[in-house]
Amino acid sequence: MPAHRNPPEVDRVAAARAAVAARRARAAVKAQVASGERSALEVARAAWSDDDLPAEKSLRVRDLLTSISGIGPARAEAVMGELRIAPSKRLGGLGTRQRSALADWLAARGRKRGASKLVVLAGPTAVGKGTVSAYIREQYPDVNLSVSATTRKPRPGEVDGVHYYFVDDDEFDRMIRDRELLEWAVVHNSYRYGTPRPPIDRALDAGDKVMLEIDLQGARQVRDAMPEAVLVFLLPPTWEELVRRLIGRGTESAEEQARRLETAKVELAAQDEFDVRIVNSHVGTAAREVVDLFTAP
Ligand SMILES: Nc1ncnc2c1ncn2[C@@H]1O[C@H](COP(=O)(O)OP(=O)(O)OP(=O)(O)O)[C@@H](O)[C@H]1O
Ligand SMILES: Nc1nc2c(ncn2[C@@H]2O[C@H](COP(=O)(O)O)[C@@H](O)[C@H]2O)c(=O)[nH]1
Repeated sequence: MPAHRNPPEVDRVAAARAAVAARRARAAVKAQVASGERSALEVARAAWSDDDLPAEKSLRVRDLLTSISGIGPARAEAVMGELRIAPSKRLGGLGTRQRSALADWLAARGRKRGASKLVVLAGPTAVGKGTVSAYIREQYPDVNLSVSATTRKPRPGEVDGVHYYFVDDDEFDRMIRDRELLEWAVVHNSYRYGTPRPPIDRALDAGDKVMLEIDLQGARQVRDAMPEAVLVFLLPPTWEELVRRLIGRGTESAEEQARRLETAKVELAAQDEFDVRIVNSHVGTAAREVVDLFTAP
């Protein structure tokens, strides 16, 4: 008997141990998806990143799909056929087209089910977006509200870095040039507003919930840039109530109110572009309905 194992046997044992460890790591990733701790899209994106994530990269697409609640082996097979992905493929082995087809499919499924870590709240002027957002800021501190940059001046009581980052035109130009904004738009034909991207990426990477309260033009840009976002359109109970809220707020001149109401008609006509519609009859109820989207099944 040799005093030590011969090298091939040592290799075999080490390889077997490594294979068991890898299987366990993949099972842990599948369990995270099954429990909703991570979305399948997050796992796929991680697998396609440059990071050293062997479990995600070696996870079979079929196993990722069947970890999603409601998808069994037959459905997974059908989806892979639809996306032209071979049954044995692992996430890390997908080509560019297959990656984008799978990402689009996962994002569309998440949107349809109204579940995402990124929720965009939009709607016509004076419907109550700011009021509902403020309520969420107070009552649901685990939701990260994005702080936009704007070229408009602060109103009384507004705090720089809390309500907005109040910047001048040169700084806004720089942010656009340096690609720091996820989206931006000129709102109500007056000032520019934009969503700084780095804090959103950081929060989403940490698995946190993020909400943007932005106008319709911005919501469309976010949908294109981040298809996993759930887009919510906040509606007034009636047109008359919207007018009442705008006039009652008393922050715009009669001329500005008329201009905003014209824009509101166009915006209301676009509500079908959104994933979810919520009527803001009662602030607390509307806020709850928005926050529930982060945990929708
Ligand atoms: N559910 C509600 N019931 C009654 N009044 C409401 C409700 N929600 C908001 N309001 C009131 O409607 C007015 C407009 O609300 P808010 O300023 O939040 O609208 P907004 O959508 O953010 O407007 P804008 O896009 O013009 O900034 C405010 O006076 C607010 O107090
Ligand atoms: N496209 C974006 N729109 C934004 C952003 N932040 C706010 N807004 C929208 O602007 C109007 C006016 O806001 P106000 O505070 O001046 O009354 C409102 O409809 C917001 O939804 C943004 O980053 N991008």
